[in-house]
Amino acid sequence: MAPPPESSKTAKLERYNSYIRRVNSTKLLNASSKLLFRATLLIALALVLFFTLNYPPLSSSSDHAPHRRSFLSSTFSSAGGAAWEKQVRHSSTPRRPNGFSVLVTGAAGFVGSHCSLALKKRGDGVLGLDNFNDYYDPSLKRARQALLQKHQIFIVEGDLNDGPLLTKLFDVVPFTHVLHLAAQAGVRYAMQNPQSYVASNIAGFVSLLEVAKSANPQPAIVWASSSSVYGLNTENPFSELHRTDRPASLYAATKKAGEEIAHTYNHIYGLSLTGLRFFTVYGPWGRPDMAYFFFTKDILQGKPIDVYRTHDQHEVARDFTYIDDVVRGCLGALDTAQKSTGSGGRKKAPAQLRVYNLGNTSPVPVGRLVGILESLLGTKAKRHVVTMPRNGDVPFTHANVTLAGRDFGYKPTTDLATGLRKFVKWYVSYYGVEPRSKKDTRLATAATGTDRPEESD
Ligand SMILES: O=C(O)[C@H]1O[C@H](OP(=O)(O)OP(=O)(O)OC[C@H]2O[C@@H](n3ccc(=O)[nH]c3=O)[C@H](O)[C@@H]2O)[C@H](O)[C@@H](O)[C@@H]1O
Repeated sequence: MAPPPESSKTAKLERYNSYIRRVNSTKLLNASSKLLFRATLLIALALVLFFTLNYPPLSSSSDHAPHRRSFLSSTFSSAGGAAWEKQVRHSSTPRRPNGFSVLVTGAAGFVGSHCSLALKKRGDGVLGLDNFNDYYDPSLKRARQALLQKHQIFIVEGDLNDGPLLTKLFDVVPFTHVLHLAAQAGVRYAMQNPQSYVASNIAGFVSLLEVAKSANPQPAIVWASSSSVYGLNTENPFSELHRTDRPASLYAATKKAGEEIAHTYNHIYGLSLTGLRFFTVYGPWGRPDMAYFFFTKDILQGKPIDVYRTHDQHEVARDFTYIDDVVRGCLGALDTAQKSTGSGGRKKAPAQLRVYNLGNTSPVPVGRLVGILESLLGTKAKRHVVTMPRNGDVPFTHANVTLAGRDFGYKPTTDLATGLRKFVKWYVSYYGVEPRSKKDTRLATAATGTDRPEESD
């Protein structure tokens, strides 16, 4: 057989070589895409590790099942990052000359949300901090948050005991003031969950003060103490000069501890500190764990309510204080707070240390409160009068507010009937309560009232 011509041999060789080249390039392509995939995986892992170490999921102090967020949301959207910092800065920038830049802790809470709105309205910058725990229905806190959001107030979701988060906030914003309202509230719940009071009201407060004392500039701090610190005091009305070393509940003891801790940080570090003793604050957007709030709910649902009497069969009374009066008191305290004197953890001169009562100056028996609610709701309450259980309650509170009046013009202006009318108006509108019958005209009027439901007026 004749050998194949030279040209056909060359062509075969050429085809073979091109085949080998194709195979090699495919292998190369596979190898490089594998390499690329591994590199991407490695970078992603490194990023996750980086964010986790820098911004750990925001811890929660309370062990009564606080609201917890997913790993992803806490790592990537809540703290850190350019967009987050922009929101933080924007929210805390004042819009009036010499305006304040205020960090409001507990901003999704009752008093916190009202104060945040009032500060923003007059042109101060406000940044909120709240852990959205579930001590009471968190959906109410979310609704308050949405309201604040509408007014350009951003709430950072985090806990007081998260030191790195607090440090980060003070790194981003040179706060002039802190309005510290985050706390574990409620007198009677302290017997069920004592640790949550220690975690929020003591450890959380110290955590905040530690960061504030190291900040440069140091902010002036106004914070919520409580009328409950008067405990077993029998002198009347309660004055800031009276004894407060006999608390009747663990709640009161943690608030009293807060006042002593404030003294220490003022003494060592030159922090300007003002404690406000609130007297049973009530009103629209209030706390569902408080008596006036759950009495309203139970009366409307036809359920019985416990009305306490003292052990010697006297009526229990409170100096119920309307929210707008308390907000004015908080702003007055902020306006008259002097600057802290230290910087970077060092005291340079003595600093201001104050404590004030913020009450209404006219105690009302709980039975009378129920009577006002009955008339506003057009429904009789099923009263169950019982002797006050031994739960940390005190029989009576009554504020002397001379000091707050003298120093920042505090003067309560809302009596209980007027304040409760505004509360009921908000309540029926917020919860969409229908009047039970055509006879419930008062309730119907309240529900269709013209006042905006979202803000107290
Ligand atoms: O002034 C304060 O410092 C405190 O005021 C309130 O505490 P309290 O005055 O006990 O308010 P409520 O729990 O709303 O109780 C109001 C009144 O209703 C009474 N009450 C409560 C519950 C109940 O079932 N029946 C009843 O008659 C209480 O004894 C009290 O006299 C707040 O809940 C505390 O967080 C706050 O610190």
